[in-house]
Amino acid sequence: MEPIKVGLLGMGTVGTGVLRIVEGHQDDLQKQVGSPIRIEKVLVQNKDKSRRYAVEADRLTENAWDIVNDPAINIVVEVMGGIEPAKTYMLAALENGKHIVTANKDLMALHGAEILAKAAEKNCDVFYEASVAGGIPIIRTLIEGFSSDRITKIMGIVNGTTNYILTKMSQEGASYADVLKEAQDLGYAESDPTSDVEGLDAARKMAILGTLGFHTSLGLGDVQVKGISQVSKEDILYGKRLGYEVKLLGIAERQDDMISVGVQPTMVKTTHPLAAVGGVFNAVYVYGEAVGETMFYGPGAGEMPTATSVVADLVAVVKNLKLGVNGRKMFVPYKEKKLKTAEQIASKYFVRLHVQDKAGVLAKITQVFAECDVSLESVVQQPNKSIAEAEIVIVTHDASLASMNRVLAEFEALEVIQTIKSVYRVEG
Ligand SMILES: NC(=O)C1=CN([C@@H]2O[C@H](COP(=O)(O)OP(=O)(O)OC[C@H]3O[C@@H](n4cnc5c(N)ncnc54)[C@H](OP(=O)(O)O)[C@@H]3O)[C@@H](O)[C@H]2O)C=CC1
Ligand SMILES: N[C@@H](CC=O)C(=O)O
Repeated sequence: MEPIKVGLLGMGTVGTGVLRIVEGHQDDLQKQVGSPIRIEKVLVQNKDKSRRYAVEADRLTENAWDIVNDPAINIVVEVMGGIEPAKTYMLAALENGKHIVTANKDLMALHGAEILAKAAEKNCDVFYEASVAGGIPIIRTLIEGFSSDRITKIMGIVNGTTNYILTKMSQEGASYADVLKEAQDLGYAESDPTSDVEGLDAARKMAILGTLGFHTSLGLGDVQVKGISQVSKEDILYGKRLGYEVKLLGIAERQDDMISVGVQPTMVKTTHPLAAVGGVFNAVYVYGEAVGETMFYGPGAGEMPTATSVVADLVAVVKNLKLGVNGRKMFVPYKEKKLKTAEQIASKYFVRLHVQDKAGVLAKITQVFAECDVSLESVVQQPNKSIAEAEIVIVTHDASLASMNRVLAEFEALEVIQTIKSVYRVEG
């Protein structure tokens, strides 16, 4: 039986897993799709590098065009990462009529529309399940499982590296730098981990989820982003005392046709299911008007979980090939993008301040909140010996982002406040 021939761009963490699954599960895959799937050629930067999985030397290449221009190759799996040269290779492969499977959220969030337009022109499939939340099949779930509903909220812990770091800081008191190194060694982090810790990786994933969930075209520029590099052990401890876990949370919301998407460290109430998502695990909470609350949970990064999603996409392409239905549009954005203003984005906030330790300070601070139309749920004030100041921790009721920004601007000018130590969104 003629095999379906696949070209693999990249043999790092994910690419190695793809080889292991395609070759290790060959028998099952063949029974599902009706022909063998063979990884014909593998692109790497350096053929001489030692590898964790043995591949014959003649299957390795350092020249992507050996794959992209090979007429025998039906499907290109892109797991090399980055924007260029991956984008050039993908567009050229589509031009040559090859189907694409990719785990590249950077590329799909930034240039997805262009890539999908080229795929439509050439009647080719482009599947990208692994680009969001690693082993959780959330993209197919949003496109197919929720097609009958109207989604109003998507909340996601969608970056494994930062969740791993925050969990270790919270549970073991570990230091940020040590745990980041561990996450890198485990293959969870991006080649430049700045995009993990500064929230960009999660923002790209939320742009993809928001696009699919709200049927509009959201880009990275539409996502408000803040990473975890400023999260301190003190914040985590204060959170715990008040019944919260700190999580890097992506939140995409829709009210009528107005949308907001943001990624920020968030105090999540410990009773909310997202608070219990630890380590490299990811979870995506989806609220649909008809279905109500749903949540999808699983490993968000790492070799085998991510490769599971990549190979599932590969199987989907091959099934389409057998049926002759490649290039079917899986998703068409049909709603005009309308983004909420800062006046329309509302949430509760946690604010921690270092203030002068003298009478009347609390009254001045609560007055600022009142003047900016922000009401308070709780206020805790305590002397702090280590800083010779007092510490005030406030949790607000729902307030608009614009009002909170006014509060913070007033605080900058208030002489009784020494430092605004931290501000978090609060969920749950
Ligand atoms: N790691 C994870 O858990 C997850 C990763 N992803 C995404 O999957 C993709 C791959 O990630 P990952 O496997 O971790 O990345 P790695 O850095 O581990 O692997 C990248 C691979 O691509 C090859 N490569 C990179 N650039 C080039 C180039 N210019 N020319 C030829 N070969 C190149 C490298 O070659 P060589 O081996 O010779 O260096 C390596 O084999 C990324 O888009 C990432 O965002 C998605 C979900 C989870
Ligand atoms: N660096 C990413 C990898 C998967 O997308 C993460 O940590 O989630």
